[in-house]
Amino acid sequence: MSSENYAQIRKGGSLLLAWRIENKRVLIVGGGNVAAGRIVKTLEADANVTVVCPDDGLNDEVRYRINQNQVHNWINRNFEECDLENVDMVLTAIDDHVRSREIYYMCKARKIPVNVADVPSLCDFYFMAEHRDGPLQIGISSNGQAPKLATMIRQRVADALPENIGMAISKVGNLRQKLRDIDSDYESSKKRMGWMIRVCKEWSLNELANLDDKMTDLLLSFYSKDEVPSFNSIVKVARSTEDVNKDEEKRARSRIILVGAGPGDPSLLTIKAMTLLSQADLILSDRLVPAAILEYAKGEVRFASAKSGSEKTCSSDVSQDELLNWALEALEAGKLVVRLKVGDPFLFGRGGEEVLFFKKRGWDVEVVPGISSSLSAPLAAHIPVTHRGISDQVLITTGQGTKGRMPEIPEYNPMRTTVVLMAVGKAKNLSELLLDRAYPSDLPAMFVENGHRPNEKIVRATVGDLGEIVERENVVSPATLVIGRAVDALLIDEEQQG
Ligand SMILES: C[C@@]1(CC(=O)O)C2=NC(=C\c3[nH]c(c(CCC(=O)O)c3CC(=O)O)Cc3[nH]c(c(CC(=O)O)c3CCC(=O)O)/C=C3\N/C(=C\2)[C@@H](CCC(=O)O)[C@]3(C)CC(=O)O)/[C@H]1CCC(=O)O
Ligand SMILES: NC(=O)c1ccc[n+]([C@@H]2O[C@H](COP(=O)([O-])OP(=O)(O)OC[C@H]3O[C@@H](n4cnc5c(N)ncnc54)[C@H](O)[C@@H]3O)[C@@H](O)[C@H]2O)c1
Repeated sequence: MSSENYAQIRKGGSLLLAWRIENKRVLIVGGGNVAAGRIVKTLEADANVTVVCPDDGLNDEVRYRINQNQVHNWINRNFEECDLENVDMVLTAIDDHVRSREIYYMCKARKIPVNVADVPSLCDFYFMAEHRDGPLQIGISSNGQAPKLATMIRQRVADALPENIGMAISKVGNLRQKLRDIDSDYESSKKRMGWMIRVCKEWSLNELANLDDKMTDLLLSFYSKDEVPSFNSIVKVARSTEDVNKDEEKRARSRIILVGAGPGDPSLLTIKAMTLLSQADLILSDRLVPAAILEYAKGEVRFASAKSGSEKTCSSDVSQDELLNWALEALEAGKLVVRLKVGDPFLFGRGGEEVLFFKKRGWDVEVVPGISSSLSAPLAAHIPVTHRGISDQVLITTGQGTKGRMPEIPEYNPMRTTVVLMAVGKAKNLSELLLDRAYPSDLPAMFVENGHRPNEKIVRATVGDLGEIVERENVVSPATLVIGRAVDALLIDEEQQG
């Protein structure tokens, strides 16, 4: 065997070890500067530390550590031999050489390892100049030759280290522990070590320092195949699942709900509508919804921009698109969106179109009913839309069909109440249409303008004079028109009672 294959033996050193003294009883004799340094070093090694030193000998730092109960035990007097009972290690740091030596021999007699700060030749072990960063411990020893130089070298080494080296070591420690949990077989030792060595060599310190729990688990999933993927590939997978989780979190709050605001009186809102109004991040409201209702909104309220009044027949569609796109953006951003509509969302509210719009884009729409003015406006005018012997059916229609066409209205039936929404603009045409369908010219009718609002106005008419009444009485929208014998149903009852 050739000698150059093996390290030369360089005599005269001391054995460098990381001595585990957790919970070991360490006695420190003295309370000055050197003792203060010993206290720190032994406490950082989780030892059970006793200091023996009279009160007047304590320096500020030692006194502080005693007062903070960092030191487990303080004996307030000079050292006595009995202090060596049940002690695992002794460190003397006193300015009394004679006593130091005596203590040394007492320790020898009891086979207690001892460091005598002022007499290197009496030390079983020397302290080192230390650098610590998390689990990293670097000790510099000049083996008693030049402690100050050891201190200076310690500083240079520390300055030369990569910034997050301590973190990298912690992360590798965690990885090794988890690896042993996965594969604890004694026989797997070679495979485990080989894989760990590759991880440490193939990943940079920075990459190791940036391992989080999720990435650690991902990395470990390659162990069974004995593969070490690159840091970047692990980051990519970890990020994408993170994004999926974030998306899911966002989606969990993302909701779009079509809410009916009812006729305009806040007390006629459903409890559900009120609750949703207060919870929503964004409320997209029709202009017609009164401020008294919007007061319940805590989130941002936006309105469909008022009809532009341009010649385009679909000018209102432009604002509708804008509104729906706001809703989509808010949903993507994880918001709870309420689309607030007067009356009931599905009764001439274009609610169905909006449901389809969102469905096509992957969002299910909840719908909260509202009280429609087709049913509440007659009530405001004391008209029962059905009444035994007078009306057993109700027709709800619009006065303005799509693109300005008049609605299809069936032949007159005396037992039917006809309710016309958006009836003001085409009142004259409506009158002609109804007469054409054999509605009697003197059949009673009632305009209910702004029903259930503070500015409610109720105007009587007949089928024959709808157009003139609108002009003469200045009836304006929003107004509901109720036609049929039911209009007078309660009047007749009152007269009968009288
Ligand atoms: C590394 C460190 C660890 C620690 O103590 O924790 C440590 N001394 C440190 C500092 C330091 N000590 C001294 C000075 C003043 C300058 C100078 O004299 O050089 C400075 C510098 C300063 O204070 O800046 C004076 C001194 N030290 C010893 C004697 C007795 C003698 O030599 O006879 C005297 C003379 C007393 C006198 O003349 O009266 C003895 C020892 N000091 C040792 C360790 C062991 C050898 C380690 C090695 O050689 O590497 C050893 C043998 C026994 C032991 O103590 O374990 C710590 C750095 C802490 C840090 O910064 O990390
Ligand atoms: N190892 C080293 O790194 C190093 C560094 C500097 C000094 N020294 C040597 O270490 C000794 C201590 O240095 P220091 O700076 O801490 O001195 P210091 O004067 O600050 O402290 C001496 C302490 O010893 C206490 N003391 C004295 N006799 C005692 C006894 N019988 N029982 C209990 N406590 C007693 C005093 O009350 C005082 O608290 C000195 O002899 C010094 O030469 C060693």
